[in-house]
Amino acid sequence: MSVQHATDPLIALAREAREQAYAPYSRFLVGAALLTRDGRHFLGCNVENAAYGLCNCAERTALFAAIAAGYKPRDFARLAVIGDTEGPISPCGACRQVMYELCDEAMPVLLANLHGVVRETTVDALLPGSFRLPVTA
Ligand SMILES: O=c1ccn([C@H]2C[C@H](O)[C@@H](CO)O2)c(=O)[nH]1
Ligand SMILES: [Zn+2]
Repeated sequence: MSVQHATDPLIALAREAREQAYAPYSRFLVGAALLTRDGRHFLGCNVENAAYGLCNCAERTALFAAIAAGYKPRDFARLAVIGDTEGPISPCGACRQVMYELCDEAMPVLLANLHGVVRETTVDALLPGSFRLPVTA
C-alpha cells in the first residue's frame, strides 16, 4: 500500500464519478475511472436497486460503458476505484471476475479511499487462478 499515487489524475476522475452514485440503500458511494490504451476515459458509479441483487458496482459500470462504446477486452490501461473506506477500497468478487474477463491480467488497478490512501495492485493479484474461457473477441 502506498500514498504515492494519491494525486493520479485517474483517481481524481474516479472521485468525480463517485458523486453520481445512486446508492439510496447502502449510502455507500463508489466511483471508478477506466483509462483506455488509446487515452480515453470511462467513468462509473454504483447504481443500486430496490431489488438488491441488481445493484451494479462502479467498477462494472465503467467497464461496461467502455465495452458499450466499442472497446474490446484488454483495450484498457488502468482502472481507479474510490470509496469512503478506512483503508483502500476492495472490489467485490463479481467485479474481480469481470475485470479478469475484460482486462489484461497485468493491468494496474488503483484502489483508493477519500483520505489519500492508494493501493496499487493488478487484475491477476485481485483474482489469482481465476476462470476465463479462451475467447478471442
Ligand atoms: O468496490 C466496490 C464495493 C462496493 N460497491 C457498491 C456496491 C453497492 O452499491 C455498495 C455497497 O456494497 O457499494 C462498489 O460499487 N464497488
Ligand atoms: Zn463489485
